[in-house]
Amino acid sequence: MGHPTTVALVVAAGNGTRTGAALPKQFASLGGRPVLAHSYRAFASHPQIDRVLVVIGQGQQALLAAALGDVECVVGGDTRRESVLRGLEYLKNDGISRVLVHDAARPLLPHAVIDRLLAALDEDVAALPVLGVVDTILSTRKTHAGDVVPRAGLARVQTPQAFDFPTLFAAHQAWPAEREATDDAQMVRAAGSDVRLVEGDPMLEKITVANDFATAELRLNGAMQVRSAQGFDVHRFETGQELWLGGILIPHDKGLSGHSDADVALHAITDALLGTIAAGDIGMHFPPSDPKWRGAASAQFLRHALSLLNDQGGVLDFVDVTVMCEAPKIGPHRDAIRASIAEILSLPIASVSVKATTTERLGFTGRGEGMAAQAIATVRVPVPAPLP
Ligand SMILES: Nc1ccn([C@@H]2O[C@H](COP(=O)(O)OP(=O)(O)OP(=O)(O)O)[C@@H](O)[C@H]2O)c(=O)n1
Ligand SMILES: C[C@](O)(CO)[C@H](O)COP(=O)(O)O
Repeated sequence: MGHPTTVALVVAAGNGTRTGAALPKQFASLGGRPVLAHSYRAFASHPQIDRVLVVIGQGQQALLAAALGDVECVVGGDTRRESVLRGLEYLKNDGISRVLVHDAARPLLPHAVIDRLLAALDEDVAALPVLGVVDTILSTRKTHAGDVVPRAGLARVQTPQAFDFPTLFAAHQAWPAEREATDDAQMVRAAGSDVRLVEGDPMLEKITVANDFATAELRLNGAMQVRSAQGFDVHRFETGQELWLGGILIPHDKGLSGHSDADVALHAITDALLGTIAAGDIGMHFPPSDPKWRGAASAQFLRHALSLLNDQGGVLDFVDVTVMCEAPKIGPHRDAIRASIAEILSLPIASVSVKATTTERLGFTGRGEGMAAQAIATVRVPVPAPLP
């Protein structure tokens, strides 16, 4: 028998009314990526999760595509419970053994929580992560305090909640349509099954109101490491060649020669980006010996390096490049080059710096034989633990 098929069901069909923003919170930015991209990636990068299904709201397809590209999705309902049910119905004939239901609005999901839930499913048909209650808990009488509620024996419930698939599906089907349930575990308990508790994580707090974004940013930054890496490149001038620099064509009496379009600035930035994740250099990813890259536009090298960084959960914050040549003058083209690099890297233009210098007629650049560029990229990457 093969291993049990485990699916993550990420519910992202809400409107985020309590944030007060027009854009539903799951598509708003957290640390440079949509909230949903964080939640999705936590599952997609976990070795025991076979499939991730996202439940979105009616008309949210374009927002989903912008956040995650082409991923498996289904349209949800008016309440969280209905959205989960739509997801389960979509999956019901696929032979799924285990399902983890997760709020997209809990973006910072450590793999260790998924590990604990899956281990608990070996013992019980349902498991959920909880945090203890540390504050005094009161009942209230409108404007005044009521009795203190004993907090021993209380817990705060988080997601993901993990279930044997048939057990959860049966519980949803048995639940009266006119009654609401704020989570799935209570439905499974109502249907007669035990739900095992596992330790939750403060990183997993839900984004509910506008202020929660600032707290989540702080948590995320605490789990991210700032790194800088540099890149350097040189190309020879040759008459009859076009001069590509920073992704734009510069009028000049000669251009740079190389296997690709020889864009020395983009090559230096590509190497800087690869350096931030210790992923080798541009020659390793795009060997000059491969005819496929002859005359290639270097923007694709840079985009590839950025996608490798993003695949690791990294975020690019800033790029600084210095071009060295006697001619042409770079100043008149500086803003166009900055705009071009910003567009390739999906950065604001303020996050791209382009500088130029002569080398006082010294060396190969001083003699006009070639051009050099050096770049520094500053990124944030997840600390190896606890976030994936
Ligand atoms: N009809 C709904 C309502 C909620 N959710 C999802 O359930 C999770 C938890 O719900 P909540 O925090 O209440 O999100 P919203 O319903 O979007 O928020 P609000 O109540 O403020 O509108 C979120 O990831 C949300 O997108 C859903 O998939 N379908
Ligand atoms: C599912 C949940 O996140 C567990 O704490 C919570 O019940 C969702 O409640 P909401 O009212 O939909 O935010």
